[in-house]
Amino acid sequence: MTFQSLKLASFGISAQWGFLSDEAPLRSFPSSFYAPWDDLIRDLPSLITSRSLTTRVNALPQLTASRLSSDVELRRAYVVLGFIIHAHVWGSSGPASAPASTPVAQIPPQLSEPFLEVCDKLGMEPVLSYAGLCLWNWSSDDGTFPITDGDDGFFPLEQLRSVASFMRTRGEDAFYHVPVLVEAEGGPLVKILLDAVGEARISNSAPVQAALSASAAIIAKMVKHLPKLYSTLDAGEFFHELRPYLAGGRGMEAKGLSDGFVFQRGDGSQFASKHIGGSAAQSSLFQFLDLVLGVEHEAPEKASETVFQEMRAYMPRKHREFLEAVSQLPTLRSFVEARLSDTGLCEAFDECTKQLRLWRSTHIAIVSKYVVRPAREAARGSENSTAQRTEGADFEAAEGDEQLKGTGGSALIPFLKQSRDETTGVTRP
Ligand code: HEM
Repeated sequence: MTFQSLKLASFGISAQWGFLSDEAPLRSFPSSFYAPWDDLIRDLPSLITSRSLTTRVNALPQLTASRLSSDVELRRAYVVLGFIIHAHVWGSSGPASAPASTPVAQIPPQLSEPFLEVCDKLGMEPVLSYAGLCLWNWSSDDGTFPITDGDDGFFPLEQLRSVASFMRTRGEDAFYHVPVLVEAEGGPLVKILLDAVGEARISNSAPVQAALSASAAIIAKMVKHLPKLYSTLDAGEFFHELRPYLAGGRGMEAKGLSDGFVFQRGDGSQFASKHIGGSAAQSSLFQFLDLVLGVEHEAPEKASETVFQEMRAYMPRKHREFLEAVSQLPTLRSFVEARLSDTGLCEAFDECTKQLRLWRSTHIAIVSKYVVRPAREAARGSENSTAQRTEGADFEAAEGDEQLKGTGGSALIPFLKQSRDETTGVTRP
């Protein structure tokens, strides 16, 4: 793969909005054939609350996905069916006041068949991942992308609505859309940094330095979006109410999913799948930055791959292929390391990695507020009382924060700290 052959559009990537693509998510299907899906996703939060989702799912007609004629329609189908499936598994039983205490493993053919077909076409695992929760799950009041003339940026958080949601609360929207703002802000980095790789190939230091400086300023703006979560999303709401819906079928034996999600096929057969739930660690933007800058992450002891490598399977195929292509290119770090006497170039590179490290530190504070502290409190609560608590779906808080497990089962806090600490600049003599 050569640098010149990396045409962003062919990977579904926008020069302006990056991995959000150039097409805004659809708010309904163009064909009324899919009206039953449109109707169900619109009613999902109230069906969960009234515990009447099962009745509506049972009444769904068996629709083929073969009439979805474009990528943007396939993405909507992935979002709509993914949300319905996760709601069906995690929100179909028990008291209406909390996420279901007993999950439903069996997914009926009217959901399974089209979802598996759509996942296959998009090259994704059959589980709701970051693309479905965030990248393809936003809409503006007028349903379009903003017209940009430079500094206007993306929509303000308050103007973004979810295409699909479990609870339809402001906090849930913010959880999906702060990442969207970060992706939109960081979108131009893809082209800026790939162009810089092109300049590096012909040993043009000045444009590489300019691109690194511009990128550092953009990453600094990405950092500024993160605290928007604090005023919009309550930690208890996230941890106890929203997070359980995001879990996949892997590591859920104790919850009653011994085979994970079990997809029932139209021919009477079954397909059991154990996959991790959605996480912003499935964002391609940050993996792109690491690859192009040359930030390397080591796999944990005894693991064959890093969390980042594992997360790639949960990205859309086109984005995964893009990252694979970028990983073949020479890194900007190697270009800078060959020019350590060029102070301006080294400082620009270091500023870029410094801002990325700052992003990671700021993100650790978020994870601490929304996962670590509620997990600690839940663990304390379960020690002190026999009352039923809704545990986080994808980790345990047994013996302190270092024991917390991330979505993929790795040690959560050590993983995040290691990723931050590996985000280093160049070493100058
Ligand atoms: C309440 C908000 C958030 C929570 C609870 C949260 C939680 C987590 C957790 C637990 C991980 C570790 C991997 C895993 O176990 O899934 C992680 C990683 C990650 N998250 Fe978040 N996150 C939040 C907000 C965000 C936002 C707004 C973004 C922006 C896109 C983001 C991007 C990432 C990235 C890129 C990683 C991979 C680690 C790294 O690159 O350093 N997260 N997050």
